[in-house]
Amino acid sequence: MIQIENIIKSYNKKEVLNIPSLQIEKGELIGIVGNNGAGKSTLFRLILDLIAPDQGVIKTKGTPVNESEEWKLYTSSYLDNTFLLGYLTPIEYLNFVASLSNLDKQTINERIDQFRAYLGEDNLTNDKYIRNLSSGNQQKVGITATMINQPELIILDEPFNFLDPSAQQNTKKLLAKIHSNSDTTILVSSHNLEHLLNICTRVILLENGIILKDIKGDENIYHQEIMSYFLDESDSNE
Ligand SMILES: Nc1ncnc2c1ncn2[C@@H]1O[C@H](COP(=O)(O)OP(=O)(O)OP(=O)(O)O)[C@@H](O)[C@H]1O
Repeated sequence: MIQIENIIKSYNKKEVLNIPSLQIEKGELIGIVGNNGAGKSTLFRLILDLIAPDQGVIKTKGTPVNESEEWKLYTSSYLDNTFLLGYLTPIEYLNFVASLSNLDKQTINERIDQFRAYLGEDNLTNDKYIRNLSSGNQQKVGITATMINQPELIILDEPFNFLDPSAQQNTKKLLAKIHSNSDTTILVSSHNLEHLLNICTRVILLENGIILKDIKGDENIYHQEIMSYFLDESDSNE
């Protein structure tokens, strides 16, 4: 689904990402972890052609993302609340996003209904604009918007941020459900290791722009390899 070849990205002459090679297969649910400044968001921004690499190429389905608009038809992402339109209500925004896929009105309503419980009825009343919602509720709208068109590729940066504990659990269940019911490829970055290690089929550990670990396995293996890395890191800082 995604091929990354010889990517280097620098800011102010400092290299913040250096990935010689990374292949992401269709249907993988990948957790990207790493300390602050590791390069997680930079990687997502490069995949989404929001920024350009200094060198290298990122392809989705074999086509460089900077040479075609095709990937936009099957990719959805939510990196932060700048992806939202604050002057719309959540319903208006979700209708707008769904309309980009030319879905008919009935299908759009059915799709939105599937997320009613997740969003919470309070967020679906007509008088609430997205700009007036709490950060957590904005986050839920953004996450829902990535799923409403049932894309082939979903990219989420820190989806558990701002969410209360119930919403975090619900988000985790939503991701696991989409993964088990479809071939959707999902990339999720998070500092919440427990949530990620619980649901991912593969975990990539980035540090200082470099992939230190790339593990396919189960929760036990992730716990040994990933948790122990961060525990060792924090010990070395004491
Ligand atoms: N627009 C920019 N200008 C200059 N430096 C940048 C810019 N964007 C990112 N960086 C730098 O690139 C590095 C990687 O940042 P990035 O946001 O990708 O990390 P991250 O892993 O997402 O971090 P966090 O967990 O804190 O969100 C950091 O050193 C950051 O300061």
